[in-house]
Amino acid sequence: MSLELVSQTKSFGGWHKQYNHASSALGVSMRFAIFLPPQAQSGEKVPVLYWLSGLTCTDENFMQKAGAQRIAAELGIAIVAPDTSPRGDNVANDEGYDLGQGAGFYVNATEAPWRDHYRMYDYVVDELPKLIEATFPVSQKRAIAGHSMGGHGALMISLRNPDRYCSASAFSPISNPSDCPWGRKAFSAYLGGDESTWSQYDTTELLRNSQSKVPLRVDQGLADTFLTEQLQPEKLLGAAAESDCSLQLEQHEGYDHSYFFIASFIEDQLKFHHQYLVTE
Ligand SMILES: N[C@@H](CCC(=O)N[C@@H](CSC=O)C(=O)NCC(=O)O)C(=O)O
Repeated sequence: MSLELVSQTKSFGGWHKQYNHASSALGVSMRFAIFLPPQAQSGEKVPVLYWLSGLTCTDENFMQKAGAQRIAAELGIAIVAPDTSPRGDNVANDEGYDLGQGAGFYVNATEAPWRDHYRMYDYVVDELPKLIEATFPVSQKRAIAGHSMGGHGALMISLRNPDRYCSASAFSPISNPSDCPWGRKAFSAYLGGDESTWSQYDTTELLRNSQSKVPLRVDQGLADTFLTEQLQPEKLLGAAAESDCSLQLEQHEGYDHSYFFIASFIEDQLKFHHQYLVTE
């Protein structure tokens, strides 16, 4: 597995780096970013948080706007941010910002033309961690977090893989993609018209029937213009009440859907993950 270094920038005593690599899951070249805290330079294996971004994002939005590096450096946590879909001239796309390139929804597509490359679930769950753990001084203590489409992806992936993650969190997740416009558009295209196949990728559906012990935290701004139509965090609370899962929902008056909101509470989310990442 060969990696091409694209950039490296010192930050808070650690390093922000971007790499390209050939992805076998996706069949294209993918770029990801990693922040390695100062503790990683002494050979110590540090725990790692995977960050899944939202619609229209690349590996750069979170790394440039969330301001996570200072606290990640202090806590000794590496952060890995993949792109949000396969990309390229030979990769299927759509005119809308909410489907195709930049909008992979972290599922394995079964429908043409998407199924040729859109296998973001396999990429995030299997291929990327394998690559990261074989290349960088990181331990197998993993957490997963994300925003909006990526917040949904993080919760969904943790519920499907409770043995792989110590904790999971989301900012403003699309809680029930089978029942909102963004999710229905994407799932119809990627997974087809048989809605019974959607529940395997729908956090609310998974949560309702889950016995996962992975602690979950959600931060939601109450001035988010997508709150009622697309996000619907009350669905998560309802589903968690029917299950054995621990879900902490933090609601924040006046905050919107943007990275200004994420930057305001990323410290709280990283400290939430840290308590589980450092437990034996
Ligand atoms: N019209 C907007 C819609 C896209 C948007 O709001 N994207 C969010 C994620 S939304 C859910 O997944 C985002 O993170 N944008 C990038 C950013 O840096 O803020 C648009 O076209 O941007």
